Amino acid sequence: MSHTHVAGSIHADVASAAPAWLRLPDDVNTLLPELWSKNVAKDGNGELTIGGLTVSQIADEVGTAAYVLDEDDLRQRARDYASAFDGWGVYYAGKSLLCKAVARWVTEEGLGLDVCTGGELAVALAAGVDPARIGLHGNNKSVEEITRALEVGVGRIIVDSDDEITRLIELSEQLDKHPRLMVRVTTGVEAHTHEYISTAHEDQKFGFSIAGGQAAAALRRIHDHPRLQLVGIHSHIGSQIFDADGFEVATRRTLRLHAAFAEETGVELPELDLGGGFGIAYTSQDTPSTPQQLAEALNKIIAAECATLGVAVPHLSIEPGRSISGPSAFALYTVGTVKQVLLDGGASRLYVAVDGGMSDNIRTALYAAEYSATLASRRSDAGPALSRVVGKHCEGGDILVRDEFLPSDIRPGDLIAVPGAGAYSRSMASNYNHVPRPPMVSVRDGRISTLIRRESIDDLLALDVG
Ligand SMILES: Cc1ncc(COP(=O)(O)O)c(C=O)c1O
Ligand SMILES: N[C@@H](CCCC[NH3+])C(=O)O
Repeated sequence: MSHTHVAGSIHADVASAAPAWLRLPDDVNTLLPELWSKNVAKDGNGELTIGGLTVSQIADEVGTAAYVLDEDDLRQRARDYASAFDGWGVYYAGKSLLCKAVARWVTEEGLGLDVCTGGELAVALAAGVDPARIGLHGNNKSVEEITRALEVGVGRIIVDSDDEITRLIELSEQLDKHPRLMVRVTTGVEAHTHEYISTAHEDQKFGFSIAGGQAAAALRRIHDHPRLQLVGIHSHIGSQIFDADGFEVATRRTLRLHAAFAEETGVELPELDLGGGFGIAYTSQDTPSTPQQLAEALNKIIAAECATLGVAVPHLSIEPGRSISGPSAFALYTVGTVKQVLLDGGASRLYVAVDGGMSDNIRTALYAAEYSATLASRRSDAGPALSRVVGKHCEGGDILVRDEFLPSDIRPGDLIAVPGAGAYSRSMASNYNHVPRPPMVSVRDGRISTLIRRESIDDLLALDVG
């Protein structure tokens, strides 16, 4: 590829350098509704709106870059899970996006909360979430984190190692507690997702292996200890998964362990958690299932497997994160510079640089994740140009949207919106290059609320005490 900057018009064959899955749009102004939250639309001027506000109004009030969250949409997704998984426990995975307001909303909609560090636990408690509805994860929980969880009485701790069991025994004795524990198992499933977000194959850090016998030994160790209450097995196979096969295999292997434990001890464990990981649509190539479809599929597998094994169906739970928070927010950026770069074969690509980047969304750089984008502040009559939305960081891999067709007249000052920014964007944001992290604002019925304020240079300087 040549990186020569050329002036002049876009090459006639605009799609030649595009990946095969990317559709050349008939109209670059059109939104694909499945990528956006329910209250997002384009108005008569072609401007993106959310809950009755235009993105220009939002940018005027809170600036860019910003994450813009549709409260009504997030609540609706939480409710959809609660009703589709009727009779199950649904724990929202706070790692995908956590702040006090979101913790309040999901619990108001009937969900529990999954946290995986002392920091996430502190946010949940600050939001007033009942500790009994909180589950604590983590493959390396510190003494302080376990102590806090025991003191406040979290509803369940998901145990990940033998060292942690030892720590739990010591701390429960010191604090005179009887914690409710689940054992995180590794089912050996190769989930069809990026290697870094797949968590149930053997060669990774999470859980106790079923195949290796460590899971059965951990169950037995907890069961045999008078201080510890063993409530069940926990399996989580990975994230951004579309294929039900992985869940099916993991569920079978987990239930076989559950039945073998019952056979050995005479105790049928009361609970079973199948984790999260349900995929969402970031681009037109993604085809997520609805909570209803997921619930039907999982209920069917579990009923059949429990009948075969001769055990009662335990109380079931799941931990969806991305599929609740992800589609509910878009990231809003202002275009700063546009470059047309000539590629091999005469095609070209527009490099559209915005006032954010890998510090507010690392997923593209980290997992080669695909995203979509739209020109948000106006309609354009120009044709589509193969574009790459990049950030302002000192890094060639600072890419937000690798491939998208944007109008060829895109220019500095335009606003761009990137859907699917609710999950693992703010929660994985950094201060690389001392870029302050953007605010998370929510919109509901024409009103903007700031949930997490914009970081300032003063915030960053305040940490620099040397
Ligand atoms: C144990 C556990 N539960 C739930 C989740 C949430 O996953 P997702 O956001 O993909 O639904 C994760 C993250 O992958 C996880 O590690
Ligand atoms: N952070 C990941 C998912 C891993 C979730 C935690 N187990 C992502 O952005 O897709």
